[in-house]
Amino acid sequence: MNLYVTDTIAAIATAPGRGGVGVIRVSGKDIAPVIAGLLGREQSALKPRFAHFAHFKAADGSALDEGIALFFPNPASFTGEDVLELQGHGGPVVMNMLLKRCIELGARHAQPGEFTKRAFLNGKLDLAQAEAVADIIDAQSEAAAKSALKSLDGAFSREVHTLVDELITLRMLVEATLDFPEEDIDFLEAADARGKLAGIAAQLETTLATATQGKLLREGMHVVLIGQPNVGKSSLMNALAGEDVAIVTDIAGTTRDTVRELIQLDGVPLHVIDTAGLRDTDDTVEKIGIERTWAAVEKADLALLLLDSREGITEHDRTILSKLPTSLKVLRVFNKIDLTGDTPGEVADDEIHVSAKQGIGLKELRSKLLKQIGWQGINDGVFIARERHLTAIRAAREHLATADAAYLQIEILAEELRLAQNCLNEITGEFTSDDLLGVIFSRFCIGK
Ligand SMILES: Nc1nc2c(c(=O)[nH]1)N(C=O)[C@@H](CNc1ccc(C(=O)N[C@@H](CCC(=O)O)C(=O)O)cc1)CN2
Ligand SMILES: Nc1nc2c(ncn2[C@@H]2O[C@H](COP(=O)(O)OP(=O)(O)OP(=O)(O)O)[C@@H](O)[C@H]2O)c(=O)[nH]1
Ligand SMILES: [Mg+2]
Repeated sequence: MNLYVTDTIAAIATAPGRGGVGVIRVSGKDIAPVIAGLLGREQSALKPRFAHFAHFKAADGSALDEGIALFFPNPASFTGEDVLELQGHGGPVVMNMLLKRCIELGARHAQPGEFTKRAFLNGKLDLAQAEAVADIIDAQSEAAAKSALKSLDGAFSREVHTLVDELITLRMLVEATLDFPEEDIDFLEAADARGKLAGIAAQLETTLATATQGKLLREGMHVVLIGQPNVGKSSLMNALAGEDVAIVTDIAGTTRDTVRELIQLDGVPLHVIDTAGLRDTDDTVEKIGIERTWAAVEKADLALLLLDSREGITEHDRTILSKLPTSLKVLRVFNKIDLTGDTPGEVADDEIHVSAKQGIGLKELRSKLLKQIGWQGINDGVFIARERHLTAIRAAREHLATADAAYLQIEILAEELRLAQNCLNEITGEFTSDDLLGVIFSRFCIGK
């Protein structure tokens, strides 16, 4: 059981630094002393959810700032507790004076994510929704922000609940059979238990597919550009970034250190890494650069192997290919087609012909790249998701598969269905540990 404390917490809710208006948020079981001390009014004198113009007062009665005070009595607030908001002038000195005054009046500094954690513990949000709050704030693209809002509005949680409800119905059937063994298999057959199980499994696949898209939007992918020296890796990096982020010369071995750039494609954040060309060398610096290339390859989700169209795939390229981890996806990019007169044309899914220098075939490259990382371009309806959610869905899938395989062994069937449900409940936080909550909320910013 959670030892859930409801002492009064306070934090600056707006971003640090200067701003037109700054917001202090106070939440707790009893915020009357803060209201009395700062506003010189009784809590009952504040009309709920109404903007009150007020002077915010220091201990000696002098004014610290003037602004708007808002009182949200529990349970109708973001946290579900009594909440006081002070909207003052958005300078760091004023904001810190106001926060200090709240502490003086008995509040303590809120920990990162503590307001949202309270909203979760008070049942205002489930865990997937609480995570979406952070994801909206951290969103790097409009598509990511919109899909985070979908999760906050409960789109993901509703899908999970539908699955859980269907699982519960099925479990009731199975457990009934356990209680009355004489009815046994015929009973399950009559209720089409196996069909129901297959239906849930199919629905789970759909949810997994959408959640996978949501995770892509949130976390993006690591794409590494590799190949022999001079094939045009840095040129392609610059073309994709739309600016000169990497040095390009006709000298083989130009790039030494890895160069990283965040590129948005269709709202999907791609961490693109340009690397030192791969070759045998005695140059000390270049050698270290090549070590870094391999380190980047280890962490990548997709490699673009750049090739010179005039040469095709050489012996050297085959050696590079053979050294890549077998699990790594590789897109072969034949560059410099302006010199061969090739056209981008129709080729295999893992192959593309471009000219980084002339900007030929880049549109095709972008869409192939997205396809390779599994982006289906269905922005609408995608809710944001995290690896934690995908892991839970995959684990539930495993349990359903085991349940199906053990269909006639009713005790195993019952147990696997129960475990599948637990996995799904972890997503919305109905089944969770304090450790997990600690990990999730500690990654929030303070004041959220
Ligand atoms: N000033 C301010 N703006 C903000 C927030 C905030 O806390 N304060 N938010 C903080 O993230 C976001 C909005 N989220 C909020 C969520 C719920 C409630 C709230 O009062 N809920 C009540 C009443 C709902 C209703 O009237 O329909 C409730 O749930 O009972 C307020 C803000 C963004 N903007
Ligand atoms: N004609 C033509 N030249 C290109 C193209 N792409 C790159 N180049 C030229 O090829 C040379 C090498 O380009 P880079 O982008 O520096 O190659 P790199 O693979 O990064 O090379 P290293 O950093 O040395 O490994 C430069 O002179 C580029 O201008 C292309 O599509 N067409
Ligand atoms: Mg280079």
